[in-house]
Amino acid sequence: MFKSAAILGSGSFGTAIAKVVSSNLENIRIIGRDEDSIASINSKHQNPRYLKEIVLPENISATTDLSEALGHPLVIFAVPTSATRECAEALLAAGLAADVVLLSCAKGIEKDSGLRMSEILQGVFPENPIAVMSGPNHAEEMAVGQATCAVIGAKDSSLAGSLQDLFTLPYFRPYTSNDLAGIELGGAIKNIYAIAAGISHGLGLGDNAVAAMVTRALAEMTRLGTALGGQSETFSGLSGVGDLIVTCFSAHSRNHRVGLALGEGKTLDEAITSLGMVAEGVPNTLSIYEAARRAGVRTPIIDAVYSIIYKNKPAAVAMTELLTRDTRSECE
Ligand SMILES: NC(=O)C1=CN([C@@H]2O[C@H](COP(=O)(O)OP(=O)(O)OC[C@H]3O[C@@H](n4cnc5c(N)ncnc54)[C@H](O)[C@@H]3O)[C@@H](O)[C@H]2O)C=CC1
Ligand SMILES: O=C(CO)COP(=O)(O)O
Repeated sequence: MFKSAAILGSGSFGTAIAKVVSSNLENIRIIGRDEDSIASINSKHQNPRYLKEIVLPENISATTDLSEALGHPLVIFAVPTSATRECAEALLAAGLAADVVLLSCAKGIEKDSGLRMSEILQGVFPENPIAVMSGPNHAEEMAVGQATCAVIGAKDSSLAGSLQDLFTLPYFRPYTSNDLAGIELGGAIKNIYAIAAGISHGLGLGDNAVAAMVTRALAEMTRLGTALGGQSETFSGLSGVGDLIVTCFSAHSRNHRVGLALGEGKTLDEAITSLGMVAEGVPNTLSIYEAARRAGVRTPIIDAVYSIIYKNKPAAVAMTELLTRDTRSECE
């Protein structure tokens, strides 16, 4: 079905996704905003800022001109959550056709509105087919062909199947689902727990503590995610527990790295500045904390991370308070 695609975002994930789909497409156009990166992708086939070591195949080229997305049957959104609406509205103004498939890969919900990325895209493009993809998918590993799985969500099963065909490779195994809400919420909420795991590691807590936190995080993610419209089994899948595990334990995780720095006593500004990339868990902590309050769902781990990031509570104090709350039954 797809012969070419435009990818919005020339960061880590845009670059990695371009490399992955380059095996199954005739040409891929990365659309970024950093002139130097775009020039280097075109002349040297390498992105000088993200995944610098990766040599990109010749069928990948890049531009800063968003209107160049218009000629492709598929547009993949690999920009941060905060940029999705702005990019979608710019595409609308440029005149994107109503039959172009839009695939969102961002892991977050919109600040204030609490909307998921697919809801934003559907609001801007009511006629276009919309899909999402998520899972344990660190760009650094995908770009070098290390094996993983993902889940592709679309209401229309034939669209999900077409995207599954596009992404199927010996090292990349996509599953399909019709639960867009569950897929997107798992990917957004787990970022906060990756920060919590990093904080725990930074504070010097042991393996038992981190395993316990991640287990309770899954219960909390499922409780909140189902209240916000996801199906409970999706949180036990690749975009739920799969992504939770990888980001809570992988050194690649930017969210984990921010948490580690906070646990070691650095300020949030220091943690973000030294990272130099997007850590969606920081804005997500606020947007998801607010969504949980609106939904009336109990979220003690999210609340603890919120108090550290947004209320300047010392990490050690927040973690002690988390452990010394009133006790309860495991399955409440
Ligand atoms: N890096 C990873 O392993 C994965 C990332 N994701 C998700 O993909 C999204 C993008 O993340 P990364 O590529 O990793 O971030 P990154 O920090 O590596 O790159 C972000 C890119 O977005 C661009 N950008 C930022 N604001 C923009 C705007 N307003 N308009 C146009 N471009 C803008 C930046 O210039 C940069 O090129 C996030 O939601 C992330 O959660 C999903 C799966 C894996
Ligand atoms: O979502 C990811 C891997 O699946 C990337 O996680 P980080 O944003 O924490 O690096």
